[in-house]
Amino acid sequence: MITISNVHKIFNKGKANQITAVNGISLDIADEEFLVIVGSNGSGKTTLLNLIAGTILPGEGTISINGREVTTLPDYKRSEWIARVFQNPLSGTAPDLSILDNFRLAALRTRPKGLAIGVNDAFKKQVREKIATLGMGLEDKIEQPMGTLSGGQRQALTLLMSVMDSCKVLLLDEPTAALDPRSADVVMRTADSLIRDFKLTAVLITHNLKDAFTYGTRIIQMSEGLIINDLNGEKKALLKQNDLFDWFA
Ligand SMILES: Nc1ncnc2c1ncn2[C@@H]1O[C@H](COP(=O)(O)OP(=O)(O)OP(=O)(O)O)[C@@H](O)[C@H]1O
Repeated sequence: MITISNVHKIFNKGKANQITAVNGISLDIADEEFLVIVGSNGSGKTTLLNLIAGTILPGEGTISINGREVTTLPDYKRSEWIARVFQNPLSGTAPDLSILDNFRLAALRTRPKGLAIGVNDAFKKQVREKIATLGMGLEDKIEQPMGTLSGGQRQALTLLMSVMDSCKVLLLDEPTAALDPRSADVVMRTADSLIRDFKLTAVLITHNLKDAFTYGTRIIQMSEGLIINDLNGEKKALLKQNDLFDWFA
């Protein structure tokens, strides 16, 4: 469970260019909930995700994850629970390293310092099997540098790497924005099945209203740093794609 209580974030406080990006948001995100966030440019979506991740800290309010208050805990100390996939497929991986080495690095992410993970046959087999589940044929290319893959292939692998450790919360910040429609579709379907299989709590920011309609168990709309619509469960299921377009009218 993620509990956000009366959180504010003001940038450039006291200056002429002061901006209130998040204006007193309270939000409970239940375990295994898949929350979709929509909203126009500048409405505060990424700021809210950054606050959950700990990349930025709130000026007011509190944030708890699994009952532990993390309000002032920096992002690297939250990485035990939180994984994140960004818009740019280049940001989640090391391009010069092989797929296998990228998985090794990812596996080390949440291990105690000094604990090595050897690239032995068992690890290779485990990585191959995981990659095979993507159905992209990448399991035969694990010695290939990550940088030689397409954006869609890299995003799918980034997703897989992010859920292979103990992470329980997956934050997706427009993960398909840089992809062609076919690759975007593969990445979204991959994300959806990983979220279900690994029983993750997930937050997706998207400008794609078809994805917002198709995926997730709850949808919120943000405007000017506030939540102005919030539908979960049955109400989300009853939502029509045109209703979503109306939110932006
Ligand atoms: N580090 C920062 N310094 C100053 N202003 C910022 C900073 N980060 C965000 N902002 C401002 O806060 C507001 C909310 O930005 P945010 O990126 O959260 O919006 P968003 O809803 O994610 O937008 P988009 O859909 O365009 O990605 C914007 O006005 C933005 O310019």
